[in-house]
Amino acid sequence: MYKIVLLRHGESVWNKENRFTGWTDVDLTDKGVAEAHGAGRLLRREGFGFERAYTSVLKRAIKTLNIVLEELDLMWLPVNYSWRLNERHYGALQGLNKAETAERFGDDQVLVWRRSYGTSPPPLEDGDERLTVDDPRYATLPRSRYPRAECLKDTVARFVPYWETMIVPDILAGHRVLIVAHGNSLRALIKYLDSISDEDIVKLNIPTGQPLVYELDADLRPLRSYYLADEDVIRKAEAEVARHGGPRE
Ligand SMILES: O=C(O)[C@@H](CO)OP(=O)(O)O
Repeated sequence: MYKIVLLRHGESVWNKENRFTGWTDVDLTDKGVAEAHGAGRLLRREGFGFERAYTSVLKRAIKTLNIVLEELDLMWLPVNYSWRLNERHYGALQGLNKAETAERFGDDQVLVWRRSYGTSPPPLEDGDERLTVDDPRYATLPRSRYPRAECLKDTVARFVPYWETMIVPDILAGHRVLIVAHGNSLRALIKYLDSISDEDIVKLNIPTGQPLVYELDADLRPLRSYYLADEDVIRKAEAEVARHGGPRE
C-alpha cells in the first residue's frame, strides 16, 4: 500500500478578497501562513514523513510547501516545481470579484465557470497584461500552449501526464510523496484518481490548508482517502469554498 498527501495552499490574498485567481501569482494572507503551519504541525503529530515533494510555480503553493517542510524539519527535501500543477487558468475572469461576477452574470453561470468539467471561462485576449507568456517560469511551456483560459478538462489533460511520468515513478520507487497545489488542480487529480463523473465533480470543493491522505493499492488505485482534520471542520471549510461566488452578504 502506498500513501500520498495532497494539500491545497493556505488562504491567499485573493481568496480573502473573493477574486478569481487562476495563474495570478498572489501571496498568502497571515491566515494562510497560519494554515500552512497548522497543516505541517498536524502532519508531524500524525507521524507523516516524505521523501519527495511536488508543487506548482505559484508562490501561494510554494510558500505553503516550504512552511510545511519547515514544520517537518525536511527543508532539504528535493522539490519538483511545475506549471502543470498550477491552478486552473481562469482566463478573463482573473482579478474579478466572484460575488460581483455572480450579480452580473447570475449564480448558475458562475457555477459553470467555477466548477463545470467542460466549459471554459472567457479567454484572455492578445495584448492582455495578464497573459504572462514571457515569464521565465513558463520557459518550458511552448508559447502556443500557454492557456488563455482552462476548463477542468484542460487541467486534467495537463496534470495527468505529469502525474504518470513524474509522480508515479517516485511513488512506485517507494518515496513518500507530498503534493501541494491548488483547489482546481487538485480537483483535476482527484477526478482522475477516483474516476469521478463529469457531473459529480461539480460538487467537489477542496478546503485550504487541510492535508488529504490517499492510500493507494499496488496499481495506484485509491483504497481510501481522508482528511486528517475532524470531519465537522472539513465540512464547514468545504461549504465555505463552495459559497464563494454566491451573492454578497
Ligand atoms: O480563484 C481561483 O483560482 C480558485 C481557487 O482559489 O477559485 P474557485 O474556488 O472559485 O475555483
